[in-house]
Amino acid sequence: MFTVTTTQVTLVQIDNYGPWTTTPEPRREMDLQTLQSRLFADVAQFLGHRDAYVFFTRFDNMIAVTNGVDGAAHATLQESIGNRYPVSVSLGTAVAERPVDALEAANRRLQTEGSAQDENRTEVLAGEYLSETERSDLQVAHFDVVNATGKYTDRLNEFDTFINIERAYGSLMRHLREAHGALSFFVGGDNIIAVCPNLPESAFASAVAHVEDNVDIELQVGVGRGASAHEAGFAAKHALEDCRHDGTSVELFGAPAVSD
Ligand SMILES: Nc1nc2c(ncn2[C@@H]2O[C@H](COP(=O)(O)OP(=O)(O)OP(=O)(O)O)[C@@H](O)[C@H]2O)c(=O)[nH]1
Repeated sequence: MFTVTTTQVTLVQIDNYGPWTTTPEPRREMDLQTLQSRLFADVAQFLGHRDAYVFFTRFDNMIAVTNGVDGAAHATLQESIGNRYPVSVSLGTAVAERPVDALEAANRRLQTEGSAQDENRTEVLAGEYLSETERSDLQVAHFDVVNATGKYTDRLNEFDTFINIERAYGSLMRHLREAHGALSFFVGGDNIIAVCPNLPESAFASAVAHVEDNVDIELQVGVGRGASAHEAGFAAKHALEDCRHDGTSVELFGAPAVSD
């Protein structure tokens, strides 16, 4: 049983995208949205087939959790995007116990090569990748709002529902980032996926209590462990089903988290 979690994070950054969006004149917004969402879908499909996760974040920058995906696969992804899109991407990868530390190091690999808006800094492929022997588990938490349909979707207009969900997300993402170096991502509906270091059950109970105190929105969370984002995330989804079934706010599934 692994007690230390290790997260391999890849930053996907569109090269020199800002200037491209306005050259030779501003491009139609829905064309940019189409490009961004298709690029996200392609990256998600490529990495998803390799049991990794990617989150769209700001679309021009996406954050991926790539435990088990090696340098050759990253090179293939980069080449394939460059062949098929009017833009290219740079990929920075790093490994750390806390996801935010892995992201910092991954980000730095691109930042030291030049600006995101430097036309000469394109297709950087820089990284360290976990080898087979170095691999350990990672921890993923899948949060959702308790009865979002009854409290919000079926009662409020969609925009006011969205405000409530975003308030919960904002409160949770900041708390987990500051308290634990975890990275949380809104993934649609009322769902938030957090990539975490090795945290005990009490940390998740505190996070749920923090959001309730802070913005008066009730969350439940399933936590999973696994060798890949998919494995950990899938265990988390099963644990979340246990919350729904048992009416609990935190459930751990698979490998136990560290004791309190
Ligand atoms: N990304 C993602 N979205 C989901 C998932 N499950 C549900 N959703 C989204 O969340 C919305 C609300 O679904 P639920 O969370 O099941 O509904 P709820 O009313 O909050 O019910 P409980 O979660 O049982 O309290 C759905 O419309 C989907 O958009 C999931 O596993 N992943």
